[in-house]
Amino acid sequence: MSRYTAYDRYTSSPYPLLKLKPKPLKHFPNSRAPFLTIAMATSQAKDDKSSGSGKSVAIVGGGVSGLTAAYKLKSKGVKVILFESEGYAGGKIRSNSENGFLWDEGANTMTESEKEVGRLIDELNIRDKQQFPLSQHKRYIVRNGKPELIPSDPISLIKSSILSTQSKLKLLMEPFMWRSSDQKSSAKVSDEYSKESVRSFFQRHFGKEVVDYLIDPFVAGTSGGDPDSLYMPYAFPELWDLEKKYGSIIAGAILSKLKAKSSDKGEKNTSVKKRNTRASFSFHGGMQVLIDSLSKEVGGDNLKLNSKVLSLAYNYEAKSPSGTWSIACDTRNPGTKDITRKQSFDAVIMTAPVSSVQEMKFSLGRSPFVLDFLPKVSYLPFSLLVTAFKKESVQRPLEGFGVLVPSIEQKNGLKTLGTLFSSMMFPDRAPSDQYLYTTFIGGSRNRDLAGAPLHVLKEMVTADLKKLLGAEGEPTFIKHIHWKNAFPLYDKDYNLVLEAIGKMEKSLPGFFYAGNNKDGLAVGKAITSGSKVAELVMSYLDNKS
Ligand SMILES: Cc1cc2nc3c(=O)[nH]c(=O)nc-3n(C[C@H](O)[C@H](O)[C@H](O)COP(=O)(O)OP(=O)(O)OC[C@H]3O[C@@H](n4cnc5c(N)ncnc54)[C@H](O)[C@@H]3O)c2cc1C
Ligand SMILES: C=Cc1c2[nH]c(c1C)Cc1[nH]c(c(CCC(=O)O)c1C)Cc1[nH]c(c(C)c1CCC(=O)O)Cc1[nH]c(c(C)c1C=C)C2
Repeated sequence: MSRYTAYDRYTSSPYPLLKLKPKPLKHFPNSRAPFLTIAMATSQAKDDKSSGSGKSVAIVGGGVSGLTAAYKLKSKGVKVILFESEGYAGGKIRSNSENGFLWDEGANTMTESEKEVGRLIDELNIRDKQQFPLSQHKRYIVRNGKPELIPSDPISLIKSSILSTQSKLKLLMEPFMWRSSDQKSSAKVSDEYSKESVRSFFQRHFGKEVVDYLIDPFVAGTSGGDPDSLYMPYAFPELWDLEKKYGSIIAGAILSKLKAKSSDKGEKNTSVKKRNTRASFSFHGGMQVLIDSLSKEVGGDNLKLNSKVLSLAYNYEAKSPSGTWSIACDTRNPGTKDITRKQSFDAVIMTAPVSSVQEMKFSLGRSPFVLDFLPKVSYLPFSLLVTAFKKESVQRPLEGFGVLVPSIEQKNGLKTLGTLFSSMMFPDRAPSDQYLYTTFIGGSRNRDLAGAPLHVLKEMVTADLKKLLGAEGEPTFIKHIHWKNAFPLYDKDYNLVLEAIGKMEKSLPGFFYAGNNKDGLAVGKAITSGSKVAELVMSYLDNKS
């Protein structure tokens, strides 16, 4: 999760109190102004071959953000070459199948909270492949060792045993305790320029129990982070702003939702059918469908797999106003070594993680461009264990999306962060006599456990699934996926990383950065980032000629 993911977080939140209408971010100190203002390409993008003709752009990183940028630019007639260090495209999106099981090894679902996502799905013609999880709103949080359904409205919150009566009262009273104009109130709105941890902010408004049983599992399940490491202006920018505006975040959320509804009504002539943009979905065939479809559009010849970018040089003549980029990469394809060095590009879009960028060499004219100002980013490691059990071996199966384990429940011996009920969501992803689960281990809570050997992880997962669902015996099927650097942690000083990215973009002509190290973790955010950077590059190319 991040400051950026936050706006789709609220719209897609299973927590009734956190649902907000998306709005543009204002805490973007480094994004170029046009990033927020440039009009998006419409669905005619595919046919518009006019403006980019004759120009070429290199894209580094073949995750969903890089693929989206490549697809958008190609649609505009720009020549694109995408360099991907691995032997496959997709980055953190990858599906796999075996023995009648189909599972995702990275992102399992996505939402359509950003309009660019819906547009892309339509442009790629994969709307009919969307697969919505069954009972997706049934999500569970562990309390006293047992999964409890997360309440989805205020009435079920009152009835639920997820919180004590005192915490429920605190939630209900929050709008009255936190009036911004109420000078006498003991509640203090945070200082606009300070940073506050997620724990401290929610604890001020709702108390410790809400943080322990709602906020902590929520941030773990959407970012792998924890309420002490994440900071409000980045993790929940809308709530951070709401507090300034309204005092109460509950009242603020309700009021801004009402405002958004009335402005939606005012929007006439919307040809796009209203969709539930909060609903999570995948595709028949897994998230890979999105990647395969993008890759096909970008074209095999333009996609350079096994091509790790090592250095980038911006070359220019003193007399000429516009220079070009050349890129050197380590290609593992015999016979094609350094082929790309000879090729020059008008612009570069970087979507590789900051940690990879720090390994690359940059030069500007004849001088090296040293990246010593780029801070080290902290990445969260994860292991995912995909397991299956015979249905008769699972004593208390639960329908729905999955279960999250709050940190505080570790005292009850639970070691995993959460489990997705993969075949409950998508029954066609497992043989009909088995349940398929995807369990997450590691994150900021248990960095060391993420790297544990398979036999240790298997023991942990089977023990937790036994406690939570009554899954008995050995799994019939098991797959282990280890992500050493699954997510960047948007921690207290992440603004320094963003500022440094901004500095690179400002100092290096035609250099643009996009992807989840800048614009948020959710797949929809990465798509939006790729799509918007393509628009920025288009206007750069138009001005360059
Ligand atoms: C386990 C897991 C579960 C997730 N679950 C969800 C979910 O359910 N819903 C959701 O919305 N999001 C989820 N996410 C997040 C989401 O998948 C990612 O944030 C998003 O896919 C990132 O896309 P990206 O293009 O920005 O980056 P990446 O996918 O990381 O792509 C960057 C690419 O750059 C390449 N690269 C690196 N160095 C170089 C180099 N030197 N030269 C060339 N290429 C290079 C990498 O190989 C990689 O392919 C999950 C992520 C993980 C890891
Ligand atoms: C337990 C760990 C994790 C689980 N999924 C992820 C982790 C780290 C990764 C992840 N899942 C989502 C996102 C996108 C976040 C966003 O900003 O939209 C990421 C990076 C999707 C997601 N997962 C959960 C929620 C509430 C969301 C937001 C979208 C939606 O509402 O569908 C909750 C959740 N995550 C996991 C489980 C088991 C779980 C709930 C029961 C696993």
